[in-house]
Amino acid sequence: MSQTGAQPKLYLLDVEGTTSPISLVSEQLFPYARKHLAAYLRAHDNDAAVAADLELLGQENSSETDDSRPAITGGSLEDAIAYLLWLMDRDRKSTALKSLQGKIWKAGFEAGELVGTVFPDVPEAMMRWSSHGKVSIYSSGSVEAQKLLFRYSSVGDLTPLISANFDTRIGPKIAAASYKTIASAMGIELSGILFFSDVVRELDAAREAGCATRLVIREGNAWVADANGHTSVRSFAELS
Ligand SMILES: CSCCC(=O)C(=O)COP(=O)(O)O
Ligand SMILES: [Mg+2]
Repeated sequence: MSQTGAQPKLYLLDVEGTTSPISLVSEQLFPYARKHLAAYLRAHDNDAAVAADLELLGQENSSETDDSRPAITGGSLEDAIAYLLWLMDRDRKSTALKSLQGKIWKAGFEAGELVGTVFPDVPEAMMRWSSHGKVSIYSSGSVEAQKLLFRYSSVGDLTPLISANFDTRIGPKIAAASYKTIASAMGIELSGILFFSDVVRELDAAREAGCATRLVIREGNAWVADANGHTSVRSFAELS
């Protein structure tokens, strides 16, 4: 893609620190999930989808290598809550945690208590890119959470501009194999994918897989001392 000057076929976007401010996640979404976690689980632990998340959480808990983690014994809901809070404290990208967070946020987005803030250049870029290629999301936040964020975005419903959503169920964002799986799922060659993220390790993995990359620098993002050769942008408007 970048070598030939051809336009990307797939614009693959990270969310936190790329389309949306880190503060949206750290100051609004995460505190909302933390506040409602225990009540939500006590009310919904028999729902099939929640039970599946708790099952997965139990497996993650068993294979956790950090011995300081609260153990879940006998499927205890209180143990599960303690472990989820422990994961939240560490901003762990646990698939089970992310799936539960998305379910908890649903009520907040639908009630207008949560709004999916996007940076001002995002809607126009999504419209431009989707006119000649595809726009997809790859975030550690669950697919359900992504759909909520873009449906209830600060500029209205952006979901019609998004072809597909991917989360850690496809693999970790720091693994090259994940980008190969996304390319295969989309039927697009890796060289036709342009991946945007604020995290150099994620960009390294995408580049290793064969994708083109852009390091996104936004207000509020952590300072990046070494971009490891990834071209940086401060706005999607920089890409003509
Ligand atoms: C999709 S909104 C929730 C964001 C989230 O939970 C998260 O961990 C952000 O990760 P990202 O991969 O978008 O940086
Ligand atoms: Mg990010």
